[in-house]
Amino acid sequence: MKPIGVVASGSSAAIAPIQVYKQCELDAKEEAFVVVKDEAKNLNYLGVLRNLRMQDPLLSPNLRSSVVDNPGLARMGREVVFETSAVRIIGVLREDGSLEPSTQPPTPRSEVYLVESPSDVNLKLEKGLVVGSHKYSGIEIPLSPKSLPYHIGIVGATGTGKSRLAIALIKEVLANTDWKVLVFDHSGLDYKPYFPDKAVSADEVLPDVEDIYNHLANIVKEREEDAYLFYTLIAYIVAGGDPGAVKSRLQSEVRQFGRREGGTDEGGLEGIISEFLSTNPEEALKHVNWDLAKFGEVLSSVAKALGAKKTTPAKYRVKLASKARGFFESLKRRRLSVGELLGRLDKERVLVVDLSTVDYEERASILNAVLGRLWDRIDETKTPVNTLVVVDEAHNYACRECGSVDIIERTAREGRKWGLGLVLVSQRVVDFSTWVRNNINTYFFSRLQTPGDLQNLQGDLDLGGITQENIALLREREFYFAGLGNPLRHPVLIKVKTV
Ligand SMILES: Nc1ncnc2c1ncn2[C@@H]1O[C@H](COP(=O)(O)OP(=O)(O)OP(=O)(O)O)[C@@H](O)[C@H]1O
Repeated sequence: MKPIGVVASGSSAAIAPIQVYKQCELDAKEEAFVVVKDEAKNLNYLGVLRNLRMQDPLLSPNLRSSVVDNPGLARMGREVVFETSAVRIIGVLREDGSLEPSTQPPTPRSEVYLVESPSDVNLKLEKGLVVGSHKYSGIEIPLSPKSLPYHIGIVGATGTGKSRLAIALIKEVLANTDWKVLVFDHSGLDYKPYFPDKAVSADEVLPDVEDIYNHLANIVKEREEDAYLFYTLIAYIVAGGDPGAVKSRLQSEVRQFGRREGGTDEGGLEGIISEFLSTNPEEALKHVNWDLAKFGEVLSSVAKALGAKKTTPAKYRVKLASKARGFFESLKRRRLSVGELLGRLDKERVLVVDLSTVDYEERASILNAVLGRLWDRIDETKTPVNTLVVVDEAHNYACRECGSVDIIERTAREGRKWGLGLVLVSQRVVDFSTWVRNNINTYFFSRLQTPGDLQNLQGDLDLGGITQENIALLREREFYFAGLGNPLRHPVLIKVKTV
């Protein structure tokens, strides 16, 4: 290892100020690993260089000096210029290559050596998932698989290499753990091409009844809890999309039980609901003939049965005809139930849901339905599912106002108990709900879209002196790796492996 400087006065167990040797100024780089050899204490400290500064004792930025007015003098006295830095101490290197926490300050005048290759320190880190290596030394920094259920954030401006990092992680998880990986690919461009035979298109996925209802209620926008629409949907599903069947059923039940108070046929509807509850909704949905005109007919029968004003079904039908046509057309094509989708995940271990084939609102409901079903499994079986859920462009799904935020928050809060981990990939962590952010324990972050994002990360993580300046210098594929999953327990700069 090459000596590059000495520890200066004022070191602590966490930070050692150093002065860099004159001839080594080109070798000392922000984020380089160094070893401080403290012969007085017989300890070797592993650390990282931060806060490199060039100093000139004769040229204070705040005092006028003769050097400024005399360029000849400035040229002559260059040897007084010197470089300083702060070594952020990661730990004390043991003989066997393991690290122990640093509890004593390195002795001033100890020499500092640059780590230029993995063999320089022979660091022994716990085995894990390798997505990249430390930028300058090439030392692999594996992510601990135990941190998967404690959730991971991958954050950076566009083009920094977030999705490639996520792909590197997915491949490592598949190769080195028994976990499954479910990916929600927002654009259909970032993940699907890497797993072409493990992809399903969101427009093949049959939403569940609640999602279909929510979507239609959103279109009609009458009232939040819209009884007409709700009963219509249930009746339509039970009758497989046959308006005649609904009508005769309502009438026959009226004949059987007599008209109820207020002259309605609600008794018939209750029978329909009971039948719905005794069927498997997922199976029933697969056999429905989705037709907007027929749905409108059922709506009229149901509204009449519920004693609605005559104008009500007409109003609904017009709204549905103008805005729900595309949705009904898409329902016709959808034959893959959420249960079958998860069955495929069980078999293949990795599944990419291409969300780009449906509109924005529906993307969140699909995520909701799939993740919700995983939670149903957990609630029923009370056993871990060991599944990593990767959400690309996650600010669209984990923001306070997002339709899927509740299920993501539940996963963020409770997933650790059941082996359900999130990887949220995003340009804007600032948009995540506070619950989500507070529960992400490992971060990879690169150049950020907004300065506010670094402040947010600072609130959740020990950034070890990393500043906006450091981040602004990062290039494509360069990420700081910080938090629980980092075996060094100190944020370090990695270069993501080629994907
Ligand atoms: N690990 C990598 N291996 C190879 N190329 C990479 C890697 N990371 C980034 N790149 C290059 O950088 C480009 C951008 O990477 P990527 O799509 O992962 O960025 P991103 O941060 O996800 O961008 P966006 O937010 O726009 O989706 C890639 O097309 C590729 O050329």
